[in-house]
Amino acid sequence: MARAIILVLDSFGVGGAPDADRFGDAGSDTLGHIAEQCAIGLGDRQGLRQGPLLLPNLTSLGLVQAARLATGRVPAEMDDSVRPIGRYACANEVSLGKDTPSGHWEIAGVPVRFEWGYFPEGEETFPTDLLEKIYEIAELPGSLANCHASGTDVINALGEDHIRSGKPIFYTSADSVFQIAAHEHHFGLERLFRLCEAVRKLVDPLNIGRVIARPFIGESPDDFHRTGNRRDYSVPPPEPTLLDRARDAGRLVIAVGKISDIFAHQGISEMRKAEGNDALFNTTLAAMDDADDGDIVFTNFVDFDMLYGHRRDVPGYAAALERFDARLPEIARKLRRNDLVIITADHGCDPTWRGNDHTRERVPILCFGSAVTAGSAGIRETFADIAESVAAHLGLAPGRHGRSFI
Ligand SMILES: O=P(O)(O)O[C@H]1O[C@H](CO)[C@@H](O)[C@H]1O
Ligand SMILES: [Mn+2]
Ligand SMILES: [Mn+2]
Repeated sequence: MARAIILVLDSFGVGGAPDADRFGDAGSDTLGHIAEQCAIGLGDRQGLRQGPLLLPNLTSLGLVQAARLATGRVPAEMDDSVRPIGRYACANEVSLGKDTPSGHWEIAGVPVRFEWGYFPEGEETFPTDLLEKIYEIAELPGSLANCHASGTDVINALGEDHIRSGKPIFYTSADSVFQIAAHEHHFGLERLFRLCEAVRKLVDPLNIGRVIARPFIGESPDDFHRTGNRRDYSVPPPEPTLLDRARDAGRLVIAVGKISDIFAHQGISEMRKAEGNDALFNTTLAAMDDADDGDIVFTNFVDFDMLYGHRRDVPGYAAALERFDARLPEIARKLRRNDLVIITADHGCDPTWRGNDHTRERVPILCFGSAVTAGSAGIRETFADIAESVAAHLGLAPGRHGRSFI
């Protein structure tokens, strides 16, 4: 039994999704393309990192073999001669979308079989009647953007206009999201949260997955900066997840980072937020001290996706992976007998791909801990196998959608 620690490297795909062409993503490969770029010197950045991608700890857990399962190839300059000490696999996503809630809910045993609502690309993405209702309820003079955009670009372009006019910045992406950027001081953080709550209710009938508050600070494009006060207003998962099952069995579920938001706080005993991968890592270590036999620690490392994948920043992504890899022994040192650690991802976000959206990919599954038998668990048909493996490990009743691989 002991504990289960689930670490989601947000967007760390390993390529090879059989249905990638349905998304225009055939050939995308987050790990493979980062390794390829690093191998030819395009992952170098002065003062940050240089040379081939070096992930010795993830490699010892089976990352290279998991990537080979996914694509048939070894990522450039990575070492495939190491015999993994962990149990490794890659997994297909059966959820229809390649978004964060779909990926996390499927990891927690509940694939998303329905289509989300999306806002279309084009001149004006949000319907006029929806905008008018929002202006009326929230007493707003109007809004800015009203389009598909990259969050950092749209703040740079419209942030000053927002400060002057008091109109919040409304934008979306290929995900099922209504995002609202507003200045923490000029507009007000609490006011932004209240606005998002109101919009959440209004977009429920449109089946929109998340309304996201994107607070920022600064006075000009030179110093605009999004803060860690981002808040995601998700709809709840359509069925009880592994987290609900654990909670119902009296277990503690500690959600680190944006996990609690992603699950609309369902099945979570404790929410612990932190800003940035290093702080998330520290918070995870502290949560491991507090978790007892049978409990779950579940962390999302958002920087991979938010700071590097969407921003199409190969050196940044590579450096963040190397940093995570270097800190993995700190997790290993915290392990108690029979603990299970699972490292995985929720979708891809290939930093070499066109545009700035997620990419449909297989994800790696790397398991370690004294209860784990080393070797391949093959290509899994669904991320839900992760939930069922955790359930089996923690002595919880099996769920409806996946199969344990341990
Ligand atoms: O460009 P930013 O604001 O980071 O937005 C990204 O973050 C959203 C939610 O994770 C995604 O839908 C993606 O568009
Ligand atoms: Mn994600
Ligand atoms: Mn994302």
